[in-house]
Order: sequence, then C-alpha cells, then structure tokens
Amino acid sequence: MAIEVRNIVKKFGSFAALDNVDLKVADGELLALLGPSGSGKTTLLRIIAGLDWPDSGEVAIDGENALSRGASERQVGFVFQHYALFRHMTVFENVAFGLRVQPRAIRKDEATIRARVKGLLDLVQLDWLANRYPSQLSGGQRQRIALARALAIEPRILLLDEPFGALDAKVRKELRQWLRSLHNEIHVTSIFVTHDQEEALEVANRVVVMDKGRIEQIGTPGEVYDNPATAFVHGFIGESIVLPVDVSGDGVRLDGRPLDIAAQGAAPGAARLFVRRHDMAIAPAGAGPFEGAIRHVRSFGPIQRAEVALSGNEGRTVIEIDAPRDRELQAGEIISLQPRRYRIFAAQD
Ligand SMILES: Nc1ncnc2c1ncn2[C@@H]1O[C@H](COP(=O)(O)OP(=O)(O)OP(=O)(O)O)[C@@H](O)[C@H]1O
Repeated sequence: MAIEVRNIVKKFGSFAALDNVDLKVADGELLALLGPSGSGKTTLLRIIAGLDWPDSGEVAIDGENALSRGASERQVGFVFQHYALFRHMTVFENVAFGLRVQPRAIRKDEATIRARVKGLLDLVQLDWLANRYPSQLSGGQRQRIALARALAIEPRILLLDEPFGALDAKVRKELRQWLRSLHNEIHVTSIFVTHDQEEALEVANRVVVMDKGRIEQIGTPGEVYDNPATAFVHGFIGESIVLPVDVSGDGVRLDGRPLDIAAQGAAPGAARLFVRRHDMAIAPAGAGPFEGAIRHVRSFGPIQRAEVALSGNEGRTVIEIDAPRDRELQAGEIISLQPRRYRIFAAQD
C-alpha cells in the first residue's frame, strides 16, 4: 500500500513536533525515519498509524483519506521497542491473539487460525518456541514474536518504532539482516523509526532524515551518505570533521589562511567545511591544503585513527582522521592532508 503524508503539522502547546511534513512511501518500500531524539519520528509514525491526529494536513493510504479512520480500521501492524507480549499466553496464543479477537463476521475458524499462526512462526523462524511463555524468550526472540503477532492480521502497513532499541548491539545487528530478508519475502509497506544511522542505512530502501519536526532529506542510503543535502544531514550521518571557514570572492579561508579548495557555490561569509574522517587523505608533504602534527594514533581493525593538530591557530584546531594501515603513522609526525570529498555549507544552513 502506498502512503502519502501532506503538509502535516502537529503541535503540543505552542511547540511544533511536526512542522509541515510531506512524505510519499511507495508500495512495498521499507523506509527508515532517522533522526535525533525529539525530532518527531514517533509522532509521525503515530499519526500514520491512527494513534494520534495532526492539527492540519492529510494522510492517504492507498489513495484514501486515512484521517477519517481509526487505528483498527487502517489495518496497520505495529511493533514497538517495549512491545509487551501477553505474559500469561504462550507464544502461539500471542501470535493468534489478533485473529481470535477479530469481529465474528470475518473471524477465521480454528483450523485456519492454527495454520496461519504456524505459518507466521515458520516465517520468523521460531516455530520451535510455540509453547513457551514470553518470559522464557530472549529479547531478540520476543521482538520476532512481536513481529509475527503484528503480521497475523495481514496488515496493509507495518510500523516499527525502535523495534530493536532495547537489544544489545550484536542481537540488533542480527535482527537488522533478518528484518531486511523478511521484508524481501513479504514486501509489506513498512516504516521503521530509529535514531541509529547504521541501522537505517543497512536496512532501509530509503531513509528519511528528520530534525526538529522537519524532513531534512529523503534518499537512498547511498544518497544521504554520499550527498547530504544539508549541514545537519552531513553531521548526523557518518563521522564528519567540521571546520569553521570563511568564504569570500577569492576562495575559502581557515583561520585567515587561504585553503586551496573550491567554495562549491556557498554564499560569502561564515561557513562550515564538512569532510568525512576517511575522506581526509594523507598527501605528499606540502601537497594538501591542510598541514598538521599528529598528536595521537590508535589502531583498530583496518584503520588507524589519528588526532591531528592543524597548523595555524597555535595548533588549537584538532581533527580526527581515519587512515588505512598501509603505513603506520607516528605521534609527532607532520603530515599534509587533502580532502578527497567535502562539502561547504553556509554557517546558518
Ligand atoms: N504527548 C506529548 N505532549 C507534549 N509533547 C510531546 C508529546 N509527544 C511528543 N512530544 C514532543 O514532541 C517532540 C517529538 O517527539 P517524538 O516522540 O516524535 O520524537 P522522536 O524523534 O520519536 O524522539 P525519540 O527518538 O526520543 O523517541 C519531542 O520534543 C517531544 O517532547
């Protein structure tokens, strides 16, 4: 089912939790809402779900106005971070619950319900846990059961709010891959909320980056990572070096010193230069626009992370770069740096 959100405004008192949000979700997409705490992700999800209503704007599901319908009529499945399964029911009964409470007119017979639950437990690969109680499951297993339960009513849309938020890093990683492949199998239009950029980039077809109740950028994981539309997106996704620079007619300056880099059309005045740590490459001596002294090096996995005090400004501007380990860097060494890729945004952007 396609979803279209138009001009949504949602205020709590005078505070705009959502400030003119527009979003189109194509049928069968797996979309991530990504943003820092308080950016409005959950509020947007709740409005799409029918658990909350906007002050103005429209929500259409499959072309039909959804705002005139409540949550139960929208046929939406939910999974929340702390989605409490019913403690006194077995896994099987938890998954069957949504089917058993359907209105009599559409309720399936017992054999059909049992077959459907069995199918869902197979789908989430936990059929062997059917007779256990929630307290006898791991956190990751519980979230998979919560997902099976959400899918039982054959929702038109699946909404997940930080579904893996409470789990440890390793289990989170496993469940991401699992969700991705599950979605490839069932193709139900899905939106999940996360503040974890790695999770969004790894799982979603498209990522919606939010800040302060607004959408900053919508794009594929590659687009938002490689071509951030705003300074916020650049800073939020991936680790960036951020340097305050001045743009003028004759170029870009750092601490009054000209840098041999292009202003990329940024308006004259104060600006910020963004470079990803791994894009700040070590250049032959004197060849790069930056020079600095290595203060400290830590090596882990395939990279070495070096703290570099840039020349000028009495060495007070310190950046961290990630370099491959083909040549071991040493504290005290003076290096020249050349950004392979960078963006300049005006200071107020
Ligand atoms: N019922 C409410 N009453 C007042 N303010 C609210 C209410 N619900 C949300 N807010 C505020 O709206 C803003 C957006 O909240 P929301 O939960 O959508 O953010 P979020 O991006 O999902 O954050 P998190 O990642 O922390 O869950 C926050 O500043 C929050 O304090």
